Amino acid sequence: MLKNEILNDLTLARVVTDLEQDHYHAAFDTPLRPDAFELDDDTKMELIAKHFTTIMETLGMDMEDDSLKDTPKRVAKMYVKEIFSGLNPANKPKPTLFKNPFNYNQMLVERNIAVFSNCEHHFVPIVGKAHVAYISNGQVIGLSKLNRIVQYCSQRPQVQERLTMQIANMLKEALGTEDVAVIIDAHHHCVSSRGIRDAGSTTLTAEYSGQFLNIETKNEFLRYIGS
Ligand SMILES: Nc1nc2c(ncn2[C@@H]2O[C@H](COP(=O)(O)OP(=O)(O)OP(=O)(O)O)[C@@H](O)[C@H]2O)c(=O)[nH]1
Ligand SMILES: [Zn+2]
Repeated sequence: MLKNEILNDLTLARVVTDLEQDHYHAAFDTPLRPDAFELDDDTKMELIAKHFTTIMETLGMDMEDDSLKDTPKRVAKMYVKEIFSGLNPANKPKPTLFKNPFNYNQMLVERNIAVFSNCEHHFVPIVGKAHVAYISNGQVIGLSKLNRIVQYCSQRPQVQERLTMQIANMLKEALGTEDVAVIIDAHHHCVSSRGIRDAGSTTLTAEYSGQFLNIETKNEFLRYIGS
Protein backbone atom coordinates (compact mmCIF):
# COMPACT_ATOMS: atom_id res chain seq x y z
CA MET A 1 0.00 0.00 0.00
CA LEU A 2 1.29 3.48 -0.84
CA LYS A 3 2.03 5.84 2.04
CA ASN A 4 -0.86 8.14 1.05
CA GLU A 5 -3.32 5.25 0.91
CA ILE A 6 -2.20 4.14 4.37
CA LEU A 7 -2.59 7.70 5.67
CA ASN A 8 -6.06 7.95 4.11
CA ASP A 9 -7.00 4.66 5.68
CA LEU A 10 -5.76 5.79 9.08
CA THR A 11 -7.62 9.11 8.78
CA LEU A 12 -10.79 7.30 7.76
CA ALA A 13 -10.38 4.88 10.66
CA ARG A 14 -10.05 7.80 13.08
CA VAL A 15 -13.11 9.57 11.62
CA VAL A 16 -15.13 6.36 11.92
CA THR A 17 -13.97 5.90 15.53
CA ASP A 18 -14.87 9.52 16.35
CA LEU A 19 -18.30 9.02 14.82
CA GLU A 20 -18.79 5.84 16.79
CA GLN A 21 -17.70 7.69 19.91
CA ASP A 22 -20.24 10.45 19.21
CA HIS A 23 -23.00 7.90 18.74
CA TYR A 24 -21.91 5.77 21.67
CA HIS A 25 -24.57 5.12 24.25
CA ALA A 26 -25.16 2.35 26.72
CA ALA A 27 -27.85 -0.16 25.77
CA PHE A 28 -30.26 1.38 28.28
CA ASP A 29 -29.64 4.99 27.21
CA THR A 30 -32.36 6.73 25.21
CA PRO A 31 -31.12 6.90 21.61
CA LEU A 32 -30.37 10.59 21.07
CA ARG A 33 -28.47 12.33 18.31
CA PRO A 34 -25.12 13.88 19.31
CA ASP A 35 -26.53 17.35 18.54
CA ALA A 36 -29.68 16.78 20.64
CA PHE A 37 -29.17 19.88 22.79
CA GLU A 38 -27.72 22.33 20.31
CA LEU A 39 -31.08 24.04 19.95
CA ASP A 40 -32.38 25.86 23.02
CA ASP A 41 -35.83 25.10 24.44
CA ASP A 42 -37.48 28.18 22.91
CA THR A 43 -36.26 27.29 19.41
CA LYS A 44 -37.41 23.69 19.89
CA MET A 45 -40.86 24.85 20.98
CA GLU A 46 -41.13 27.19 17.99
CA LEU A 47 -40.22 24.40 15.56
CA ILE A 48 -42.49 21.82 17.17
CA ALA A 49 -45.43 24.27 17.17
CA LYS A 50 -44.87 24.92 13.47
CA HIS A 51 -44.79 21.23 12.64
CA PHE A 52 -47.78 20.47 14.85
CA THR A 53 -49.76 23.17 13.04
CA THR A 54 -49.01 21.31 9.80
CA ILE A 55 -50.17 18.03 11.36
CA MET A 56 -53.45 19.59 12.50
CA GLU A 57 -53.98 21.36 9.18
CA THR A 58 -53.31 18.10 7.35
CA LEU A 59 -55.98 16.45 9.49
CA GLY A 60 -58.32 19.17 8.20
CA MET A 61 -58.73 21.10 11.44
CA ASP A 62 -59.71 24.77 11.35
CA MET A 63 -56.72 26.53 12.89
CA GLU A 64 -58.70 29.77 13.15
CA ASP A 65 -61.00 28.15 15.72
CA ASP A 66 -60.61 29.78 19.12
CA SER A 67 -60.14 26.49 20.96
CA LEU A 68 -57.64 25.04 18.43
CA LYS A 69 -55.50 27.99 17.45
CA ASP A 70 -53.11 27.76 20.42
CA THR A 71 -52.95 23.95 20.52
CA PRO A 72 -49.64 23.70 18.59
CA LYS A 73 -48.01 26.02 21.14
CA ARG A 74 -49.52 24.07 24.04
CA VAL A 75 -48.28 20.76 22.62
CA ALA A 76 -44.80 22.19 21.99
CA LYS A 77 -44.55 23.48 25.56
CA MET A 78 -45.87 20.21 26.94
CA TYR A 79 -43.29 18.17 24.95
CA VAL A 80 -40.25 20.30 25.74
CA LYS A 81 -40.99 21.52 29.29
CA GLU A 82 -43.13 18.71 30.63
CA ILE A 83 -43.59 15.21 29.27
CA PHE A 84 -40.21 14.97 27.46
CA SER A 85 -38.20 17.24 29.75
CA GLY A 86 -36.31 14.18 31.04
CA LEU A 87 -34.44 13.99 27.72
CA ASN A 88 -32.36 16.96 28.78
CA PRO A 89 -29.63 16.15 31.34
CA ALA A 90 -29.91 19.77 32.55
CA ASN A 91 -33.19 18.67 34.20
CA LYS A 92 -31.64 15.76 36.08
CA PRO A 93 -32.68 15.81 39.77
CA LYS A 94 -29.95 16.33 42.33
CA PRO A 95 -30.15 13.54 44.87
CA THR A 96 -29.86 14.75 48.46
CA LEU A 97 -27.88 12.19 50.39
CA PHE A 98 -27.57 11.95 54.15
CA LYS A 99 -25.14 10.03 56.29
CA ASN A 100 -26.58 6.95 57.89
CA PRO A 101 -25.63 7.53 61.54
CA PHE A 102 -28.29 5.14 62.84
CA ASN A 103 -26.70 2.35 60.75
CA TYR A 104 -29.97 1.34 59.16
CA ASN A 105 -28.69 -1.45 56.97
CA GLN A 106 -31.90 -3.17 55.95
CA MET A 107 -33.82 -2.76 52.76
CA LEU A 108 -35.67 0.50 52.13
CA VAL A 109 -38.68 0.14 49.84
CA GLU A 110 -40.75 2.91 48.31
CA ARG A 111 -43.94 1.53 46.84
CA ASN A 112 -46.53 2.86 44.42
CA ILE A 113 -44.54 5.72 42.91
CA ALA A 114 -46.65 7.19 40.12
CA VAL A 115 -45.34 6.57 36.61
CA PHE A 116 -46.52 8.83 33.79
CA SER A 117 -44.55 8.19 30.65
CA ASN A 118 -45.14 7.97 26.91
CA CYS A 119 -44.60 5.07 24.57
CA GLU A 120 -41.92 5.88 22.02
CA HIS A 121 -43.66 3.83 19.31
CA HIS A 122 -46.98 5.68 19.37
CA PHE A 123 -46.43 8.74 21.61
CA VAL A 124 -49.38 7.87 23.84
CA PRO A 125 -49.31 7.46 27.64
CA ILE A 126 -47.85 4.70 29.75
CA VAL A 127 -49.42 4.98 33.22
CA GLY A 128 -48.56 2.88 36.20
CA LYS A 129 -46.64 2.41 39.42
CA ALA A 130 -42.99 1.86 40.24
CA HIS A 131 -41.71 0.11 43.33
CA VAL A 132 -38.07 0.76 44.14
CA ALA A 133 -35.73 -0.52 46.83
CA TYR A 134 -32.14 -0.24 47.92
CA ILE A 135 -29.87 -1.34 50.71
CA SER A 136 -27.74 1.49 52.09
CA ASN A 137 -23.98 1.22 51.86
CA GLY A 138 -23.53 4.10 54.28
CA GLN A 139 -25.69 6.85 52.80
CA VAL A 140 -29.44 7.36 52.65
CA ILE A 141 -31.29 9.30 50.01
CA GLY A 142 -34.08 11.86 50.58
CA LEU A 143 -37.27 9.89 49.93
CA SER A 144 -38.75 12.35 47.45
CA LYS A 145 -35.61 11.95 45.33
CA LEU A 146 -36.69 8.39 44.59
CA ASN A 147 -39.94 9.77 43.13
CA ARG A 148 -37.98 12.43 41.25
CA ILE A 149 -35.66 9.85 39.68
CA VAL A 150 -38.68 7.82 38.52
CA GLN A 151 -40.33 10.97 37.16
CA TYR A 152 -37.20 12.21 35.36
CA CYS A 153 -36.62 8.90 33.57
CA SER A 154 -40.35 8.65 32.75
CA GLN A 155 -40.39 12.04 31.07
CA ARG A 156 -38.94 10.69 27.85
CA PRO A 157 -40.36 8.70 24.97
CA GLN A 158 -39.93 5.24 26.47
CA VAL A 159 -40.26 1.52 26.29
CA GLN A 160 -40.98 0.06 29.70
CA GLU A 161 -37.98 -2.28 29.76
CA ARG A 162 -35.55 0.60 29.18
CA LEU A 163 -37.35 2.87 31.65
CA THR A 164 -36.93 0.19 34.34
CA MET A 165 -33.21 -0.12 33.63
CA GLN A 166 -32.66 3.64 33.51
CA ILE A 167 -34.27 4.08 36.93
CA ALA A 168 -32.17 1.26 38.40
CA ASN A 169 -29.03 2.73 36.90
CA MET A 170 -29.71 6.21 38.26
CA LEU A 171 -30.39 4.81 41.71
CA LYS A 172 -27.08 2.93 41.62
CA GLU A 173 -25.27 6.08 40.54
CA ALA A 174 -26.95 8.27 43.17
CA LEU A 175 -26.48 5.82 46.04
CA GLY A 176 -23.11 4.38 45.09
CA THR A 177 -24.38 0.84 45.47
CA GLU A 178 -25.34 -2.04 43.20
CA ASP A 179 -27.97 -3.15 45.72
CA VAL A 180 -31.09 -1.79 44.03
CA ALA A 181 -34.35 -3.21 42.70
CA VAL A 182 -37.05 -1.68 40.50
CA ILE A 183 -40.42 -3.05 39.46
CA ILE A 184 -42.82 -1.24 37.15
CA ASP A 185 -46.43 -2.25 36.63
CA ALA A 186 -47.96 -0.12 33.90
CA HIS A 187 -50.81 0.22 31.53
CA HIS A 188 -49.95 1.13 27.92
CA HIS A 189 -52.50 3.28 26.14
CA CYS A 190 -51.15 2.06 22.81
CA VAL A 191 -52.45 -1.37 23.82
CA SER A 192 -55.80 -0.13 25.21
CA SER A 193 -57.00 2.94 23.31
CA ARG A 194 -55.97 1.74 19.86
CA GLY A 195 -54.55 -1.31 18.09
CA ILE A 196 -55.49 -4.47 19.99
CA ARG A 197 -57.72 -2.37 22.35
CA ASP A 198 -57.14 -4.46 25.45
CA ALA A 199 -57.94 -2.22 28.39
CA GLY A 200 -57.41 -4.91 31.04
CA SER A 201 -53.77 -5.86 30.66
CA THR A 202 -50.80 -4.34 32.44
CA THR A 203 -47.08 -4.91 31.85
CA LEU A 204 -44.65 -5.86 34.63
CA THR A 205 -40.92 -5.32 34.30
CA ALA A 206 -38.19 -5.76 36.90
CA GLU A 207 -34.52 -5.00 37.34
CA TYR A 208 -32.57 -6.53 40.22
CA SER A 209 -28.91 -6.13 40.95
CA GLY A 210 -26.37 -6.70 43.71
CA GLN A 211 -27.92 -8.30 46.78
CA PHE A 212 -31.35 -8.32 45.10
CA LEU A 213 -30.13 -11.14 42.84
CA ASN A 214 -30.15 -13.24 46.01
CA ILE A 215 -33.49 -15.07 46.02
CA GLU A 216 -34.24 -14.37 49.71
CA THR A 217 -33.60 -10.63 49.35
CA LYS A 218 -35.67 -10.53 46.17
CA ASN A 219 -38.53 -12.37 47.87
CA GLU A 220 -38.41 -10.01 50.85
CA PHE A 221 -38.78 -7.07 48.43
CA LEU A 222 -41.65 -8.80 46.63
CA ARG A 223 -43.38 -9.48 49.98
CA TYR A 224 -43.04 -5.80 50.96
CA ILE A 225 -44.69 -4.63 47.75
CA GLY A 226 -47.39 -7.26 48.13
CA SER A 227 -46.54 -9.34 45.05
N1 LIG B 1 -41.53 -4.40 24.41
C1 LIG B 1 -42.29 -3.29 24.42
N2 LIG B 1 -43.16 -3.09 23.42
C2 LIG B 1 -43.92 -1.98 23.47
C3 LIG B 1 -43.85 -1.05 24.51
N3 LIG B 1 -44.75 -0.07 24.26
C4 LIG B 1 -45.36 -0.41 23.11
N4 LIG B 1 -44.87 -1.56 22.62
C5 LIG B 1 -45.21 -2.34 21.42
O1 LIG B 1 -44.50 -1.89 20.30
C6 LIG B 1 -45.05 -2.60 19.20
C7 LIG B 1 -44.93 -1.79 17.94
O2 LIG B 1 -45.33 -2.69 16.94
P1 LIG B 1 -45.65 -2.34 15.43
O3 LIG B 1 -46.20 -3.57 14.79
O4 LIG B 1 -44.47 -1.68 14.79
O5 LIG B 1 -46.75 -1.20 15.58
P2 LIG B 1 -48.34 -1.29 15.35
O6 LIG B 1 -48.63 -1.70 13.95
O7 LIG B 1 -48.91 0.01 15.80
O8 LIG B 1 -48.73 -2.47 16.34
P3 LIG B 1 -50.09 -2.76 17.14
O9 LIG B 1 -49.98 -2.04 18.45
O10 LIG B 1 -50.09 -4.25 17.32
O11 LIG B 1 -51.23 -2.24 16.30
C8 LIG B 1 -46.48 -2.91 19.61
O12 LIG B 1 -46.59 -4.32 19.73
C9 LIG B 1 -46.63 -2.24 20.97
O13 LIG B 1 -47.52 -2.94 21.83
C10 LIG B 1 -42.91 -1.29 25.56
O14 LIG B 1 -42.76 -0.52 26.51
N5 LIG B 1 -42.17 -2.42 25.47
ZN1 LIG C 1 -46.88 2.10 21.87
